[in-house]
Amino acid sequence: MGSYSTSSQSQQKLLFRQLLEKESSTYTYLLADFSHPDKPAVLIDPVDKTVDRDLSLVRELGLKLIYAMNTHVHADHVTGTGLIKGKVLGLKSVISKASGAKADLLVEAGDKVQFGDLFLEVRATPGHTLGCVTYVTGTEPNQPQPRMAFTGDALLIRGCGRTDFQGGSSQQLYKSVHSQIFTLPKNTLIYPAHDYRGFTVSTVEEEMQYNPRLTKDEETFKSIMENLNLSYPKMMDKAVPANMVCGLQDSASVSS
Ligand SMILES: N[C@@H](CCC(=O)N[C@@H](CSS)C(=O)NCC(=O)O)C(=O)O
Ligand SMILES: [Fe+2]
Repeated sequence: MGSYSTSSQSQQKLLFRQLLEKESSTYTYLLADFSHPDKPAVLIDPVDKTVDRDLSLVRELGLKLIYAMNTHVHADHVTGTGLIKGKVLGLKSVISKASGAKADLLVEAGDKVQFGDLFLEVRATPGHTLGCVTYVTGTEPNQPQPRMAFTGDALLIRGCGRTDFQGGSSQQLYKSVHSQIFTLPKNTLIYPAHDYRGFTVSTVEEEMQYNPRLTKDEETFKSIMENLNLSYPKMMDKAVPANMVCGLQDSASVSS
């Protein structure tokens, strides 16, 4: 799994781990400000099945988990956000306002989710779903390390999210990726919510050059998306309603 730390001054601050949930090929990301006395941390796209693994890593590393965030209302797995809320006192769930889902913090384009001295900037990237957002690490003056974009299912490595349900639109997705992701610095690292072939990370430059869907003109892109012929995710009927309430549809105790 991808993780890094380098010796450069600002890089030392960010602790980063990429975690895999094998059944749904979902990536969960852990980020923390390791230089801050509290070591505040966030989890992006946690899965219910791997909550215990993720929280034991958080404990081992001495982090204070403050946010559990989703890039969108997932259709293929149940989010771990609600379970984590029940286990970590004071933690807040985060999702976009446009998703229509419940959470403690409903974010919009331009918002910043702060953890210690670091933050994630929210970019609206609808098209796979209406409420998809991409979270991008903030910049520091003269920072040597690349930015990181957590693209959810908007942009996958050499692919992109399907657009045939949950308010999906290939026209909107094409615009989102070109205006909100491909305009980031070329060395920005792309970390998607899924990979089905074992890839872990890409860059804006690589995807602008080699993405077999998004390098095409808009009409060709639309036609590719109309002809994917993918079957519906196996867990869709359970996952979508549950994820509208932080994965806790069947629980009476917690509502967001
Ligand atoms: N077979 C899997 C679902 C696979 C799938 O549909 N993946 C989604 C992302 S999860 S909403 C997707 O957008 N895929 C795009 C692609 O090109 O593969 C299952 O049954 O769960
Ligand atoms: Fe999705």
